[in-house]
Amino acid sequence: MKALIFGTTGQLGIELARRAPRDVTVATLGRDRADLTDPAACAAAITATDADIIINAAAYTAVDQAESDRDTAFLVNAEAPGAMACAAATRGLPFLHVSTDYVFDGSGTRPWAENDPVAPLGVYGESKLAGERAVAAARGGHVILRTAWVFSAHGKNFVKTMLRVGAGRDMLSVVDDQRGGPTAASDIADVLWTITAAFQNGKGQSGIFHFAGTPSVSWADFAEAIFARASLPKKPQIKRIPTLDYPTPAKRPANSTLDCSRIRAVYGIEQPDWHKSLAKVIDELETAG
Ligand SMILES: NC(=O)C1=CN([C@@H]2O[C@H](COP(=O)(O)OP(=O)(O)OC[C@H]3O[C@@H](n4cnc5c(N)ncnc54)[C@H](OP(=O)(O)O)[C@@H]3O)[C@@H](O)[C@H]2O)C=CC1
Ligand SMILES: Cc1cn([C@H]2C[C@H](O)[C@@H](COP(=O)(O)OP(=O)(O)O[C@H]3O[C@@H](C)C(=O)[C@@H](O)[C@H]3O)O2)c(=O)[nH]c1=O
Repeated sequence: MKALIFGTTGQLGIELARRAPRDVTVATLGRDRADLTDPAACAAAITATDADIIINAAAYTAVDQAESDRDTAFLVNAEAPGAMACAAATRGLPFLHVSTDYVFDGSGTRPWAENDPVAPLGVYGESKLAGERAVAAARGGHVILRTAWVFSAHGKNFVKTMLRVGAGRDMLSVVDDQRGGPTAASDIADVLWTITAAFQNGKGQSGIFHFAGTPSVSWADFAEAIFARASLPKKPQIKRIPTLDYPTPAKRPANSTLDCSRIRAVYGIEQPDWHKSLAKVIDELETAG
């Protein structure tokens, strides 16, 4: 069994390579060999591959920057995945794609189910939604895994930002009215490998699935948990602020919590407690120095 992974330098790409099962050979394509701003080239790589399954871990993830870089965000997050999914469908290869909680507008307090109405608040979410639709429209075997608030010891994420900007500070202001499920990239990688095995055994089911860590918390709660776990000589006090007091170019959903019951029913995948994964990530960061 061979898997072809796009996006090898990101949080998820790194964890996919690290956590690949023994019976899976991994082939990776980074930006140097498959640039998603060139959808046709990415599709051609799939047409030429000898892999049995395609995993797309590449994306334009700069939420604020996307507001002023719409064309690139749509090329990378929508057009390229669409072309790649079409090439995969033509070859009969399953296509595993990753999407986001930011396809929702964040209204209400109920966790979002897969078939709830989507209404992204910003360009990043719009482009990811267009990508979901393009992947589904290719009509091949596919999984669109919507996840949220991804963290790991690599790349750019909220955990690393907090440790960088909070170290040595007395006080750090963090928004308390956006809630979601922090999700470790390592846990997402494990889910994608479980789904890969299901497709390998002829038991893969196509569609959109939600997967996020539990419990759902605010960014301020998450920041407190990060500093509680970190071994810092001085830890900042978290000042809980409303989103209004932390203006950003892109609007973010207030309620980002995902209902993950479908993936449990279909694939037997449980929501991981993010506290455990956070502890491992902070240990990894502190060991690396
Ligand atoms: N980060 C998060 O909080 C969340 C992420 N997601 C989704 O999860 C998936 C994985 O995200 P994550 O691992 O955090 O992303 P990262 O930002 O950590 O990594 C993005 C990856 O995409 C690659 N990439 C970006 N642009 C291009 C391009 N033009 N051509 C080729 N490769 C490109 C990057 O390569 P390079 O290093 O060369 O830039 C990198 O390997 C994405 O689909 C994302 O939308 C969903 C919810 C939350
Ligand atoms: C750095 C910082 C951020 N914040 C706020 C801003 C924002 O509302 C919230 C999160 O900020 P970030 O910019 O780190 O996170 P953001 O880039 O919005 O994270 C998102 O990334 C994309 C890719 C996704 O798909 C989403 O699921 C989500 O994880 O925290 C503070 O309140 N205080 C701070 O010091």
